[in-house]
Amino acid sequence: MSDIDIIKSYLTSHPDFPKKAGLILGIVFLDIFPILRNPVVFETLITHLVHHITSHTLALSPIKKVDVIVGLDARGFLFGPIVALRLGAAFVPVRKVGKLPGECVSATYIKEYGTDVFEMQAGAIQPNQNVVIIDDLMATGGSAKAAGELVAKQGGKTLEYLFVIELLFLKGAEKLDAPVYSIIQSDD
Ligand SMILES: O=P(O)(O)OC[C@H]1O[C@H](OP(=O)(O)OP(=O)(O)O)[C@H](O)[C@@H]1O
Ligand SMILES: Nc1ncnc2[nH]cnc12
Repeated sequence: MSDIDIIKSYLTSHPDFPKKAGLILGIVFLDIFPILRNPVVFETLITHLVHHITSHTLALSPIKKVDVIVGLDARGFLFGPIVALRLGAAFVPVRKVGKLPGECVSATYIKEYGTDVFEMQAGAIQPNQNVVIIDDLMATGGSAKAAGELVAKQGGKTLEYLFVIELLFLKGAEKLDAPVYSIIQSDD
């Protein structure tokens, strides 16, 4: 079994969570937490993400180092800080509004099941720093797009968006201003 097949086999799928089917289709929720319950599989996932950045993201560009990993509230916090530590990069959180102290920059976004506001602490990213944005899943791409806007507002350069899962049918990647890499793609 490949690393990707192992990671995929630990995902679980939950129809009608957090919304039941109504006039519009219910959400099929893909749960990444079973991956974290198995340390070998969790390690496989982290190693895969780090290897992708060092062997693809950086290898294909003149840029030699990622300065900042940005992780999205809340499930991006499960992977982002570990990847940042392994790369010797900073970790910067994007949080839902009202959770971060001090001056913040903000961006409003629409996601698969509602709207929200994201914030990042002002000065957390320095102009021209190279950034990789990480989250567990991309659905509509609204959250990732807002995170990219916050990086851009601070003068950072987003090299790539990384996800464990991408819901391809929602075409989120089309909203984003940098390449997307996802370990697992779902078509339904
Ligand atoms: O591509 P989008 O349509 O924007 O949706 C993807 C986002 O939705 C989920 O987070 P959610 O907002 O449910 O928050 P949580 O991580 O706190 O559960 C997921 O973890 C992504 O961050
Ligand atoms: N279908 C889905 N499964 C898990 N997390 C999500 N976030 C947005 N859509 C999701």
